[in-house]
Parts: sequence; structure tokens; C-alpha cells
Amino acid sequence: MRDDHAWSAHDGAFTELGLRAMVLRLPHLLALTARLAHRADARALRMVVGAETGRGVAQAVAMVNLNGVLAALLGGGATTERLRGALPALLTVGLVAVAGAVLKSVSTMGTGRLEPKVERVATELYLRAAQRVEMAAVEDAEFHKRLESARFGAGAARRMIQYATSVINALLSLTAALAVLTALHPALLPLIVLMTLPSAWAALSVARRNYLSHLAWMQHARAGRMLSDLLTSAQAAAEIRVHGIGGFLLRHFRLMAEDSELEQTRLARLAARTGLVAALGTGAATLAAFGVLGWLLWSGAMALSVGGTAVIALRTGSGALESLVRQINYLHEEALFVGDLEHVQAEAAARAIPDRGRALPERLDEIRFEKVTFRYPGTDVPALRELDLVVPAGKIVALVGSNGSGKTTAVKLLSGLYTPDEGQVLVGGVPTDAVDRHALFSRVSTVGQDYFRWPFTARANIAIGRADAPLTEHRLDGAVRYADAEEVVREMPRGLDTLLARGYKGGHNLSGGQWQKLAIARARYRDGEILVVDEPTAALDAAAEQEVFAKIRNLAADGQTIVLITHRLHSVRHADLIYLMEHGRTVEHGTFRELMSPSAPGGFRALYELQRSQFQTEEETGRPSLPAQNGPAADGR
Ligand SMILES: Nc1ncnc2c1ncn2[C@@H]1O[C@H](COP(=O)(O)OP(=O)(O)OP(=O)(O)O)[C@@H](O)[C@H]1O
Repeated sequence: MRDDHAWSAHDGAFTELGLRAMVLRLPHLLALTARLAHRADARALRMVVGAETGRGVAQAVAMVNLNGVLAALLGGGATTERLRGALPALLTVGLVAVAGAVLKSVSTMGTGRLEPKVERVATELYLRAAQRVEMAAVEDAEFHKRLESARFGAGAARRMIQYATSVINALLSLTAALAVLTALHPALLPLIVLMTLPSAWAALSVARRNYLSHLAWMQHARAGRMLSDLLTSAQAAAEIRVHGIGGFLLRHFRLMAEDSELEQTRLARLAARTGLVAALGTGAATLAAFGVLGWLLWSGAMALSVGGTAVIALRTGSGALESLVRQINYLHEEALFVGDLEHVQAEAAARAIPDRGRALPERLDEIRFEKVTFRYPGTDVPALRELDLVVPAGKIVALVGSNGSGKTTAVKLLSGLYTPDEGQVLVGGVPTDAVDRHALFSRVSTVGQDYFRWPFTARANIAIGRADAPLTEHRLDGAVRYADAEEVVREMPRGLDTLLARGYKGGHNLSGGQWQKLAIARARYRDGEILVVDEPTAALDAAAEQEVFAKIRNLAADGQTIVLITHRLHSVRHADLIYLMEHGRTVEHGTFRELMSPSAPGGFRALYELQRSQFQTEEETGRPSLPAQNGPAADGR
């Protein structure tokens, strides 16, 4: 399950985890964080930057005054005089410490305010980009993986605030310490670097290793999460119990967890080894640094009071430098994920459904497929092959044919979800690859085979048909009546306000047929000019099925254009036009009467007879069967 991460947008990114590259990228990273933070809450950002700058200045002032304190204490004269001499500087150090503490709490408050907002802004950027892409991108596995990876970006953006704040703070501390050290003795400057090098090296090595491991094991971690989700999933619960799948899933979960434990152990072992080597290095470097300091004092090149301040500045400076390297490192790691977010956003923008296009005429006269060939992304076999088809406005057009013959695909192209690879789909004379697709969507209502069961209230499940318009009770009641769902609503514990989300407090579940009625009500509530119904009655009982077809006929009489996909051939008797599809093209078309006439090619007639004979045989034998209740299926399903 280890990923080869060949797809990763981070290819080679770990090689950028060198100190030089990271320092060079620092301004970009800080600007990136600042942009996100500014967008989220400009005031809180100003608060944090102001407080951190103040803290840096306070540290510099404290260090300079500490030098004054030491100089006064270690200078000549009586003890009381020396103390009196040190007092002003001492007071300043105290005041600056209080100011530093206040500024720190201001910064903490600002950061706390910024972090969740930044995460929200980054998440929204990601979600907005994701929901606008073409279906082709949704079904593109590569794009999906990138989306998955970019999901980390929002959390990373949040963490970047903390790291960026720490970087600014460490930079200011370091600058203060370096300024003081330069003033004391220039020879002290390289000592800071010497003392910091080992731990900086350790931090970089560990981060580089962790990052590589994260990339290599990302797929594995996802698969592990998927297994644990399955074990607690309400949808899989029945099958897990009846088929005894729990043990199987648990076994595989443990195997996968054990694999990643091994990897964690390997990383911990290496981190411990690196830490030990770094500690030895730091020890040796500190000894050398203090050796140099001792020599400066012994040779008289430096006064004792200056030596005291130098020790403090050296410790502060090396601490700040170490923290700086570590924080830049973290910032850099997080920025890689935020970078993913940026990449995905750019890619999503390039693959978004265009905002503009040619306007549709007020009234559509027909929808016409002209030699349409279409392949799903990543497949070689066309789902539609030179398909010709006409749907006249205000008529019922039925698409029938065996499984996989391309019926659902044809209506997806008709609705504007996909555009043809060859040929064209003309809606009111405008080709769908040039039309304003959002305008086309607004003219279509669908009740698909895989209509979505929204985990909201029943009311929201219907009104979501026109999600961007205010809810109208009158329209809602009409839709419920139309879908024959009044009884369903009556029987729900809180009527239309019943929550239909299983697994949530007060959540209620419906049967397949009841859900289907809600889906029909939703399509009615939407009231698109073109109604696409794909197997609308699959889960309905015989009486409800008859009702639905009668209503569909009424809609066509009202001028709505209906495209009906069904395997129940007796239901298409009243269609104005029937298309029989095979292997992505139409093989017969006409009215029911025409297709059943002896002069017709006979494909439809043979299918119809097959269904009828199946129906009769079952009635004769008296054997109860599912198709007999719901009507036989064309393909014998
Ligand atoms: N999202 C998809 N990605 C790749 N191939 C797909 C996708 N959806 C459908 N196909 C393929 O396209 C072909 C046509 O499928 P389609 O769903 O249009 O058939 P259908 O006539 O509606 O079938 P059914 O009666 O079973 O619903 C099939 O070969 C199917 O495997």
C-alpha cells in the first residue's frame, strides 16, 4: 500500500528542505501566510505583527540594559554605590520584561483569533474550487488524489500562522542578540553559528526524513482510515454483520497499522540517533565557544562585565537561531501543503465549468444529438458512438435499451454535465460546448438512478431542488402532493422537519421507495423546463409506479419536455417517441405503435415480448417474484 508518490505535486520538494533553499524561500512563505491572514482578519494580523515587533525591540532594550547592570555591578566603588548605579538599568530591564509579557499575551490572543479564520478561508478556497470543476475532473483519479492531498492545506495554513509568528519572533531576538554581540566584540558572532549548527542540522535531517515518509505512506494512511471508517459505517453495518466481514476488516486494519508502526519505529530510531549526534556536536561547540570567550577575558581583550552580557547574548542568540531554523523548517513543511492547495486551486480554475457562454433561447424547440461520440475520462471505449437523437420540446421521449447501452450517459450530455468529444448536442440550436452551462443547468430537473439522499430534513431534501431561491411553502406542498409523498411525510415523526440523517440524534431513515418519492418531489419543486427521469420507479410499488407515469404524462401535457429512461417497457407506451439504444447508439426509434408494427426492425418488439412472456409465465405459475410486482425489466434484472 505504500505509495510511489509519482503523482505527488511535491516531487523533489524534500530536496528543497536544505537550509539555503529554505532561507531563500522565507520571504515568499511569510508573504503567503500574511496574504491568507490578511484575507481572514486584517486587524488580528496587525495585532500579532505589532506585538511581535514590540517583543523584539523589548528584548534588544533588555539586553543593552543588562550590559549596563553588569557594568555597574562589576565596576569599581562601594557596593551601595554600585547598586545605585545599576538601579536605572535594572528598572528598565524590569519594565521591559513586563511590556514583553503583555505583548506576548496580545500576540497569543491575535494568533488565537487568526488561526481558525485562516483555516476557514483556506478551506473555503479549496471547497469553492472543488465544487465548480467539470464532471470530467471529478472523475479524474489524478485530480482527486491532488484534491485529497490539498485537503491538508487548510490545516497547514492554520499552523503556518503559529510558525510564522515564531519565525518573526526568533528573527527579532536574533537581530537583537547579534546587534549586542557585534557591539561587545565581533569575534563573538561566529560562535553563535557554531553553537547552533548541530541542532539545526538535526532538525533539518529529521524533518526531511519525516516528510519523505509522509509522502510515501500517504496512500497507506488513507487506506487505513477507509478500513476503520467502513467498520463504523452505517451503510456497511448490515452486510458486515450478516456476512461476518468485521473480522476480515479488523485483520487488515491491524496489518496496515502494524506496517505503519514499523515505519514510525524506524523514524523514531533514526531521530534518536540524529539527536544524540547533534547533542554531542552542540556540547563540543559550546565548549569551544566558551573557550574562546574565556581566552578573550583572560587576554584582557574583553572586560568581565562585557563577558557576562556576552554569555547572556550568546545563549539568547543561539537559542533564537536554533528556534529560527526549526520554525522555518516547520513553516516550509506546512507551506508545501499550502502550496498543494494553491496548485489545486489553479488546476480547478483551469478545469472549472466556464462562467459564461452563449445564451439559450427563451423557449427551446428541441434538443438534438448530432453524431455524438463520447468517452469517459480515462477510458478508451466510447460510451456513445455517433449518436443521433432528437428530443422535441414538450414531448415525452423514452430511452430504452440494455445495461450499459449509454442511456444515462446521453442524458448527462443533454444536461450539460459533459460535452461531446465529437459531434454536437444542440439545445435550442446552441451547442452545449458553447452554451452558458449554468443557464442550461437551470433549465433541467433530474431524478437520477442515484439521486442523492441529503442528510438534512425532509423539507430541505425537497427545497434543495432550488437551493439558491427562498423556500416557498406553497410550492413545497405542491411538490409533495405531486410526488404522492403526503403519506410519507405524515408518517415521519416530525413531518417535513424530520431529520433524515441516520446516525444523528433524532435522525430518521426512509425506505428506498420513500426516498424516491422525495427525489421526485425535489425535481418537481425545481420545476425545470426539461425533466430527466432515469429509472424513476425502480423502488416504487406497482400503484405508485402507475401514479408517477400518469403524472409524467400530465407534465408533458403542460409543456414540460420529458426524457424518460426506463427498463419497464410497458411504461413507455404513452411516450411520444421511443429510442432503443445499443452500444452507445440508437438502433430503432418511433412511437410504441410504430416500433411494435410488423414492418419495424423488431428489436424493441422482441424485448417487449420477452418481458410480457416473463410476466405471463409468472402469473400462470403463481410464483411471487419481484419483477411481477414492480413490472418486468428489459434486461431481466
Ligand atoms: N463514470 C463513468 N466512468 C467510466 N465509464 C462509465 C461511467 N459511467 C458509465 N460508464 C460506462 O459507459 C457505458 C454506458 O453507461 P450508461 O450508464 O450510460 O449505460 P445505461 O444504458 O444507462 O445503463 P443502465 O441501464 O445499466 O443504467 C457503460 O459501458 C459504462 O460502463
